[in-house]
Amino acid sequence: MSVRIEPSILSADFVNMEAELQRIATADAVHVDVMDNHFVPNLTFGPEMVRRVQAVSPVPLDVHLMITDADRWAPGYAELGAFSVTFHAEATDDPLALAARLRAAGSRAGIALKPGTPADEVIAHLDAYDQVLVMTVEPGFGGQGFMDDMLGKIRAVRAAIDAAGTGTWLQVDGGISAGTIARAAAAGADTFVAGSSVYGAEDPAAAIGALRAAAAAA
Ligand SMILES: O=C(CO)[C@@H](O)[C@H](O)COP(=O)(O)O
Ligand SMILES: [Fe+2]
Repeated sequence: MSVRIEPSILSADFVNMEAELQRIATADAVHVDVMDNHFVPNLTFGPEMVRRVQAVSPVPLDVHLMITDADRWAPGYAELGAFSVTFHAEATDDPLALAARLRAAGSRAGIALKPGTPADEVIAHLDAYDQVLVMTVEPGFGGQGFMDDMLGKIRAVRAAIDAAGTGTWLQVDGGISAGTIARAAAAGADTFVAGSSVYGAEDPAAAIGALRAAAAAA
């Protein structure tokens, strides 16, 4: 199974973003956390910042929208050139229609599940999604501990993807480090977001390499 490592710029220095992006040039994508202070109790940035990140990033953009009004805003991130746009299942009444709009706008379509949200609805419609994001922390902040009780959900989504044969990527986000990534990989995740463990390292490229090796060995 191929492994993708996607550092989160939530843990980067926001006023030196262009240089911070260069530090993770060996990653598969950069994970861009958009927070609106409504869906989560934290605030980051919106489309204009993401447009600038898109313009200077050496790697593709994986946008994670933690916003209430996903139907209104998500397609705009696809239109500005993001490789992948993930909205939360809890933030739209019509996830299938929104995923279709993202694909039509040229990006991969992702759906995210908060820890308390079951995977059943997503599992029933896997062909609609290019990526399923199983949150392994409560969304809102970097630097939290990995929730081992999400491993069962990861396993269930992995089994469903394999059974459906859709090739949907299974992403995990929250608390991913050299100490936890093997457990997530063994449960079936193939796409790993890591914020504090990459940007908190002295050498982010080495941290990316260590994460990649640990996931591949799991
Ligand atoms: O979406 C989120 C938090 O809500 C993440 O993408 C965090 O940025 C992950 O940070 P670490 O847990 O890896 O420090
Ligand atoms: Fe995220």
